[in-house]
Formats: sequence, C-alpha cells, structure tokens
Amino acid sequence: MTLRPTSAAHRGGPVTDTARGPLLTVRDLRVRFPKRYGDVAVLDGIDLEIKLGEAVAVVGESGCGKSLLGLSAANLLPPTAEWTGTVEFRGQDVRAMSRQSLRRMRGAGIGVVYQDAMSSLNPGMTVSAQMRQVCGLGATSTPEELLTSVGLRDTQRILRSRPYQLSGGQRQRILIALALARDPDLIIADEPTTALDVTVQRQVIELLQSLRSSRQFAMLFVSHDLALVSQFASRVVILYAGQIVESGPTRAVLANPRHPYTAGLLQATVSLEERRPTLAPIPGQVRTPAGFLSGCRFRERCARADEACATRPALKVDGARRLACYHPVTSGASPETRVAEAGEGDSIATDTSAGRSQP
Ligand SMILES: Nc1ncnc2c1ncn2[C@@H]1O[C@H](COP(=O)(O)OP(=O)(O)OP(=O)(O)O)[C@@H](O)[C@H]1O
Ligand code: NI
Repeated sequence: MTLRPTSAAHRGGPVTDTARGPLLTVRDLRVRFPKRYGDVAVLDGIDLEIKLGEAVAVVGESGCGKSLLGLSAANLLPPTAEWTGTVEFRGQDVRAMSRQSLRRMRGAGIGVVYQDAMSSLNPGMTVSAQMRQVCGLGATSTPEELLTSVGLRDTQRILRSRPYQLSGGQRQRILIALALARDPDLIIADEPTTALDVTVQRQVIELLQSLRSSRQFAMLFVSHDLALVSQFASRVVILYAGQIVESGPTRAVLANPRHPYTAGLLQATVSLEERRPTLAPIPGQVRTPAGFLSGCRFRERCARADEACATRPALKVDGARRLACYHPVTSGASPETRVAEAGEGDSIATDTSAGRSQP
C-alpha cells in the first residue's frame, strides 16, 4: 500500500506526520435519532478509514444510511442525531474541533457534492454570486478557472445564469467546482449522478475521475449502484440497514461477493454499459429504522438465512476483506445450494476487534 504524495507535498507545503496517517478515520460510529426511533442505531458500529488519495465507495439501497455516513464524516449530522464513536479528520477528533477549524475542515479539508444540484444551489442567486461567496473564503482559483476545470465552456454566460437556466449536467459540474474551490483533500460525493440521464452520468463520473488524477483528492463516493462505483473506487463498503455487511477491494468483492446482500445487489444491477433491464431484484425492501430486525438485519430477505441469523454475525476479517455473515455465498454457488459448511465461516477467522486496526 504505497501512499500517494500528500496534497501538502504537492502544493509544496511541509509534510507533517499527521499528513501521512489516514485522512479520515471513523471508529465504532453509532447514530441514533432518539425522538424518532428511540434507541435504534440508524448507523451501527461503523468502522471506516480513507487514506490520502484513496477512493472508497459506500453502497447500499435507499435507507441504508449512506448519506448519514457521508454527513458524519464532515461532522454535519442533523442536530436531532445523537452519536457515539470517533470521527477523526487528519488525526483530529471532529468533536473536539473549534468552530473555526471545523469551518476550515469543511472547505479546505472536505468538499461535499450532493445528489440534487437544484436544491444544493441557491435558486435566486446567479452562479457568479454563489461562486464568489465560496471563492471569497480562500479559493485557490477564480470562478472562471474553476468552471473551466470542470469542463464547462461559455463560462461568462454560465456565471450570469441562475441554476434553473442551466442543464442538470451543468448544475452538477458547478457543484463539483464549488466543492473543489479550496482544493480539499477529501471529496464526499453523495450520489452525484443519480438525477442525471445515463450519458451525462458517465460524463460526470469521467470528470470526477480525471479531476482525481490531476488533483489527487481522496473520495468517499456514496451510491446504490455497484456497477457504477466499480469504475473508480478501489475499495467498496456494503451497507445494509446501517450496518457494514461486507467490505474489501472493489475488484475482489465484485468478482467474488460473499455476503448474500452484495450478491443480490450485483444481480440486480443495471450495468451502465449494457443498460440491461434489472435481472433479479432482491425481494422485499429495507425497513424503516423502527422496524430493524435484531440479529442480521438482512435475514428476512435472505434465501440463506436460518435460526443462527437471529444473532448478529460479527464482522470478521479475512485479509483485506471483511464480512458479517454466517452463510456466505461461495463462488459459483447458486442460492439453492444452501451450504451447510458455510456456517463454520471458512477461512474467515479473526474477529471484529482485530478488524478495527485494519484498513
Ligand atoms: N434527520 C433525520 N431524522 C430521522 N431519521 C433520519 C434523518 N435522516 C435520516 N434518517 C433516517 O436514517 C436512515 C438512513 O438515511 P440515509 O439518508 O442515510 O439513507 P441513504 O442510504 O442515504 O438512502 P438514499 O439512497 O435514499 O439516499 C433512513 O431510514 C432515514 O429515514
Ligand atoms: Ni442518501
């Protein structure tokens, strides 16, 4: 695991020891909305680490907690949320940060790109005014330069426009430009392409990829589309009902999904390239937090579930991969071949406490 040059280094600044550690560390994150869901953990025991320059994808269906995880990384959870655990950005506990360092972290440290550009941009303000607001806070480029860097032409006209006068793709590029304004080390992209049609989706993904290779920022990419994230995330984290059920290097997880939920997501994926219709959607849907099951929260939708699954399976470590399942899918096995041996956990040996120190 070689570290990419730190952005401090690539800007010619000093390289400190904290710059070499992980950029973002989330440990045992537990998020609740006591007024709404009592003691139910909407995010439950999340461990996540993102290194400098690394692209990590968080994948799961609607309601699995992807957006909340993105928000917690920037300490932007709604005020009604209560959380425990640790979130560190560049080794600094976000809870202990002063308002000023938080503000700095959110601009120069972390940039956020949301799914819905129309509601993220101010409808009453011109693009120019919105960009000047952000650029006034210490941007490294001018609005024109930023718009050009996200592939927009005709920048003068765009600067004079209001959001509704632009296309969805243009608006999304503007959001990306705003997130990049202060050259952050981490971009949190929350389904940045879902509102766009397929061709524009691909263009925005290509833009993010090319910006990443030129600017070297790390990325936490939130999506429900496993096929989409496979194009650039080196690591993928699969979230179900607020719990990590599987994670690992993207290629390995896609080639050999072990959690039945991951396998189900893959089967249900509409490939961006092929635009095949949904092959086999996973039956049922994610419950609202009030109805989350004890034990494995996926068990009611799982063809492999049995009595064992009423107890929550530990997230076990196997090399670079982690898995929480008593009955993992074995390569090539169909759901019908319910494997008795899978309960033994195969080669997956260590337990969660060891996992905490793993990437
Ligand atoms: N402010 C809030 N108050 C109460 N519950 C909330 C709040 N925000 C989110 N939730 C609940 O937390 C769960 C996870 O929400 P989240 O938005 O993170 O899901 P998601 O995976 O991003 O889904 P989607 O793909 O639809 O965006 C949902 O059940 C949601 O209803
Ligand atoms: Ni979301």
